Amino acid sequence: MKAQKLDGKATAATIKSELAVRVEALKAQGINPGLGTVLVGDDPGSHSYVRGKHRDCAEVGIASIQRELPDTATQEEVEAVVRELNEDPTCTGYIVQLPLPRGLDANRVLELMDPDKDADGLHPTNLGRLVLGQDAPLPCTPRGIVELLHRYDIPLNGADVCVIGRGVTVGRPIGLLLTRRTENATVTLCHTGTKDLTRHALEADIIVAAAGVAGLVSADIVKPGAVVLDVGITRTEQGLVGDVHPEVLEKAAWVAPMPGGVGPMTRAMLLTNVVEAAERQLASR
Ligand SMILES: Nc1nc2c(c(=O)[nH]1)N[C@@H](CN(C=O)c1ccc(C(=O)N[C@@H](CCC(=O)O)C(=O)O)cc1)CN2
Repeated sequence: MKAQKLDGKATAATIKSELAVRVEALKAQGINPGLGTVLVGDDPGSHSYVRGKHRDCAEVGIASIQRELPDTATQEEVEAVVRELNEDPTCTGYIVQLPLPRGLDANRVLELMDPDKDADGLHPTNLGRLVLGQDAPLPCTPRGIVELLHRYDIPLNGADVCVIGRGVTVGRPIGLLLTRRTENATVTLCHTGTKDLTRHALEADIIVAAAGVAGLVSADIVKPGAVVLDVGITRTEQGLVGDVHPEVLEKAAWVAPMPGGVGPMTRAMLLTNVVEAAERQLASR
């Protein structure tokens, strides 16, 4: 079997053209959506992701607000930028690029954000709203995964999903999205303390690999015909490597590859969160 591709790049392009129409409509009614980014330090991956986010904004007509601080920035300096963006009327929503350099407290920074401007859905209030089933901006990668599965008509109702990785941007929130009544999947969250990853993965209809361990998901832990989404990225001297071993393409029915699968969807969902925040602004006028 040669797996079919869950093409996040193509799907994100479609979503961006849909968003461009909504941005035009907002502008016609006097609302100019703007995305802010707070980037601290010089991690090359983070710089590249933030550049990508602003390229996307330009494509759909969203204004860009960029704040950069050196890796010597103090907690107070980062928090001052967050306070400034909370007050900036041109900033509809913003993100703090993670991870922050060592020594900075990301949770304190996230907590200081105005939850209504949280374009990443990572503010504790918004994660709490997600737990309670209330309306809130959703974390971008989990939202991107669910959107990609829906757009390819991958059945979720009753599906067994094995999530590998318990990080706050993917592993933990994806379970909350997939177990909503609208998705209705059963989710097992595996992590470094899991005794028998093979057993859980082999039982799964869908595997979300978000551990950040290159090649962790080998073909022998994938059920024939499963759907596998590669979310992990490891930077090596040979280039970027995902969590899913290429041999999985021979076993799975569908694969969201890295690159070109979940990553572009993450970016498209960030834009979606900003557009939705602007639409809420319009509705509350
Ligand atoms: N504040 C946040 N920080 C981080 C998030 C996040 O959602 N919010 N997620 C990741 C990084 N990330 C976005 O910020 C991100 C990662 C990867 C991609 C992507 O498009 N990847 C490409 C491959 C990489 C490349 O070409 O350089 C792909 O999969 O095709 C987009 C966004 C951690 N931090």
